[in-house]
Amino acid sequence: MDKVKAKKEFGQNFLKDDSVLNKIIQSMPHNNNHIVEIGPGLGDLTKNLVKYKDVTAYEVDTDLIGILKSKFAKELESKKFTLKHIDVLKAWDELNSLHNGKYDLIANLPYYIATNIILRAFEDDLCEHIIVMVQKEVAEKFTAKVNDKEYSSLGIITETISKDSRILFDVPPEAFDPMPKVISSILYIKKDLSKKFDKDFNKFLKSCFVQPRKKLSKNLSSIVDKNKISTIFEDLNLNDNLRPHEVSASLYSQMYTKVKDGRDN
Ligand SMILES: C[S@@+](CC[C@H](N)C(=O)[O-])C[C@H]1O[C@@H](n2cnc3c(N)ncnc32)[C@H](O)[C@@H]1O
Repeated sequence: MDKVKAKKEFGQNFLKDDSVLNKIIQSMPHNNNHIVEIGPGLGDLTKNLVKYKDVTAYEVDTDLIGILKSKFAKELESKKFTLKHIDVLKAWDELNSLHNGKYDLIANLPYYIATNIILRAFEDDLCEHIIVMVQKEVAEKFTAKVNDKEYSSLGIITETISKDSRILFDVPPEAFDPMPKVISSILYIKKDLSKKFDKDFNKFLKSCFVQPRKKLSKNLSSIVDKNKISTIFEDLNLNDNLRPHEVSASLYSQMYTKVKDGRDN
């Protein structure tokens, strides 16, 4: 085994359980998309991915780059594997997309930036599927539906821009070395590429949930005029006592359109 000390600051928990690795591979979509992996680490998932498809991986840790280069010398030479030594969030700032054609993101994500990475993947028009290992609570937020305890802006954004979103299965801490303190889940999202991620809609939703237990109309009053809120609630037949988690994703979209219309006029 490689003598590498896992670095906490890079969220390094290496996946060592072959049955989990196999289940991730089995969940790969059957299409011709390229694969992008974020954080190949010691290459255990990468090794399985390159058997099936061409892979581009983004790794920030300099110490791992040498190991990956020697492990995948043949695949790098044949261009089945491309390795980018960069912080993936910087790569996204510089390039807008992590690949120059349609791709699926498959990764065991560094948990400290997992939510941010998934939102960036939503913005990336060339990313079609997202199959990622994240903390269970994070996966629950992205897949939560109206009235669920975990329902928030993340679940609404996901529902708005995807055709399908599910937790595929949970993964216990023992599957990793070192073991994380939390249970993990594999999150599956199939984006609807005809829909665009709207950053302003995301900001609007965050304001709606700023105090999750308060009335939605109260939360909205920090960004929308009170009379306007009353008109919107009347138009959409909404009760003034509604709490943020009681409103469906499609109603939030309609509400946002009405708020925007008011501003454009
Ligand atoms: C949870 S580990 C997964 C490692 C490996 N894929 C596995 O399954 O065993 C997260 C990986 O992401 C890398 N990483 C952390 N922050 C990153 C960033 N900002 N950009 C790219 N890679 C990052 C870490 O160095 C580490 O290799």
